[in-house]
Amino acid sequence: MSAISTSSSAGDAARTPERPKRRSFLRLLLRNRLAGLGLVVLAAIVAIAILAPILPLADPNATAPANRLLPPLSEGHLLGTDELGRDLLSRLVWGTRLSLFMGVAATLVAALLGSTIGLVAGYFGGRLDNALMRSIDMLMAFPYILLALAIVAVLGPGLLNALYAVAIVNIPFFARNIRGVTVGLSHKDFVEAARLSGMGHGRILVSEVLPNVMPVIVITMSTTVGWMILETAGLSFLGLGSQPPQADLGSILGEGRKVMLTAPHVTTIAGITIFLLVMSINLVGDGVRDALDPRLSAGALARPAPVTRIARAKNADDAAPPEGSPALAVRRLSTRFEVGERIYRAVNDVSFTIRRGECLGLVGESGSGKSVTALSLLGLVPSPPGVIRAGRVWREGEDVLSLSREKLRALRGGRVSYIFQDPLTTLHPLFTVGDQLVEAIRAHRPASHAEAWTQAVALLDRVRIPAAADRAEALPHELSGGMRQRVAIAMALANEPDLIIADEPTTALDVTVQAQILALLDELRRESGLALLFITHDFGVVSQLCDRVAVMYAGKIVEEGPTQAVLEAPAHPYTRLLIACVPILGSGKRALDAIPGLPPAVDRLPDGCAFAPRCPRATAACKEGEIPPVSVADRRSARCLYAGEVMRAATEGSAA
Ligand SMILES: Nc1ncnc2c1ncn2[C@@H]1O[C@H](COP(=O)(O)OP(=O)(O)OP(=O)(O)O)[C@@H](O)[C@H]1O
Repeated sequence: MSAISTSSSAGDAARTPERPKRRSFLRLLLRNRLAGLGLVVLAAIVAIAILAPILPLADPNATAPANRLLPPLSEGHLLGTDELGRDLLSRLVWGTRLSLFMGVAATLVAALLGSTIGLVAGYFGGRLDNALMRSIDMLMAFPYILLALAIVAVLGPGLLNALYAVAIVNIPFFARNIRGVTVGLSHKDFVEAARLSGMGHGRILVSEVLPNVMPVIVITMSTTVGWMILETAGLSFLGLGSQPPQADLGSILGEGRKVMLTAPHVTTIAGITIFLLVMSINLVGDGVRDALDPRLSAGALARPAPVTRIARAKNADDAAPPEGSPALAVRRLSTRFEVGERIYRAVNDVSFTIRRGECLGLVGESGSGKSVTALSLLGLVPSPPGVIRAGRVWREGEDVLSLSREKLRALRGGRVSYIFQDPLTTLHPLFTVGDQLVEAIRAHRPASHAEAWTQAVALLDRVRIPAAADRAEALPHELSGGMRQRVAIAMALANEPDLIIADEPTTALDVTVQAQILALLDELRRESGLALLFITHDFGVVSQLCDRVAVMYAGKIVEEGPTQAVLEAPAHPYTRLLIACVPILGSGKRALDAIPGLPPAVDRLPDGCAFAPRCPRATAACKEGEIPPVSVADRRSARCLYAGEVMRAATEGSAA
């Protein structure tokens, strides 16, 4: 057990064998074409604004009454002049520079103050949170532009005062956003751990909370800077921001308003510049928001399809249905995660059969591909990035993976049902367990609510929940872990399935409850003759419950056979080592054999046997070419060149 559980960290290591090559921020940003366009426009505007002092431009404030209101393309004045004869191009470039500076500066001030308030309120909570947030609510009670006007009226017109006003009215925006995120973070385990390690609040805020909040701050900044440029331009337009002769885009627009009918080019050009600037900033801001989402960089933000994408090779040699109509027959199933250029071969050429009334245990270290196998059976692996690249899943002479979406939906939770590890995450927290059972029943058969409720209570009774009628009224959090798992089993039984797929249903439970749940599953299986695919990493559970066992390693089944025979004489060195790590109660003190090394990363599987680098028996031959499963006894197979020898050695060892 110890090595199996310690190997979970090994499995995790397998998931991130080396730092995955994340797609660069710029590439992610440019995936959004509009953001790319915005970036080009913005880069051009910013470059011109920065280079304004060295560009061959006329003095933006030099008046020339003789040249007033010249139209665009006049000699020496590409965009014409304003009513005082000042060069419009020069004023626009300098005005854009000022507007950009104002917008960015106001954003920084608002972000700094607002984020600090949000962090402090969210982290400390209680009265401080209340006091800070109520003050923020008071700020928000006024229309923002009126508030900005009031602030400028108090402070007096001027560029700096307009900047303060715009920054102040935007503080609530940051404070509320950041507070919300901080409240969620401040009770996370890593923050509690930092507290327990004796770190002070200031350090926790800076080193633990802030880095997690930073992307939200950046996203909020990128989406508000355009808005702040507009607000400062608005104040200048009203004559409360920049004061003559200095001009920003808002004041150029304001000045142009007076001559709008005689010289419309002044306002038009200033308006277009504001539009281009704010629009490009907003487009880039949206792109930044998407690109900063870590799920996007892992390719997972796309909404998964209701069925796993299936892209199987034609002419595959697995097309014949199995003989004897087993409850489930999986043939050469391969499921991959295709994330950009990386291909994770999570399930690789997996075949097994479950007869009616039989229980097959699927065992393996964390990351070996058990859950992906289980989810692939009914096309539940999220796509993208999951793709079924090969194989068939036979049930009653039909290839499940070729079924229409409607038929597949009817099968899920109907004739084939799932039980997952943690019912707290699968049960809806806001509905009573009875209502959830009713929903499960009515999703598959027509029944009135009252009928379905009676059946729900009967199901709870069947899974030995005491006072089932009362318990049906309980919300999931009002039940113990064992009870919740019984509810999940009741739900799986709701539509009289012939196959239940149970993915580590007892891992989160203590041993006594685990034993009760296993006994219950066994009893139900024998009562109703349903087949069971039981996923676990615990050989103890397998020996208690399963007729047969399949051992997975790096996406492949390396050994399969009757449980007793496999436990007594494993034919694959991996199975032998896995069994050797299980502590035996009452067997006295003995050193547990941990399996040396780590499982390989499934996106870089070695040639030959994936276990060879960790295998004490491996030879050069094991590292070359595909190793097919070989039959080692009746309904027993192993993917090992030395399966026969390993089995003989195990038999002799146990006889000795
Ligand atoms: N979305 C994904 N993108 C890339 N790889 C993935 C994804 N989901 C799973 N994998 C990989 O698929 C492999 C199999 O995962 P799976 O969850 O089936 O393992 P498991 O044996 O069920 O482990 P555990 O016992 O911890 O649940 C792992 O190496 C995992 O890293």
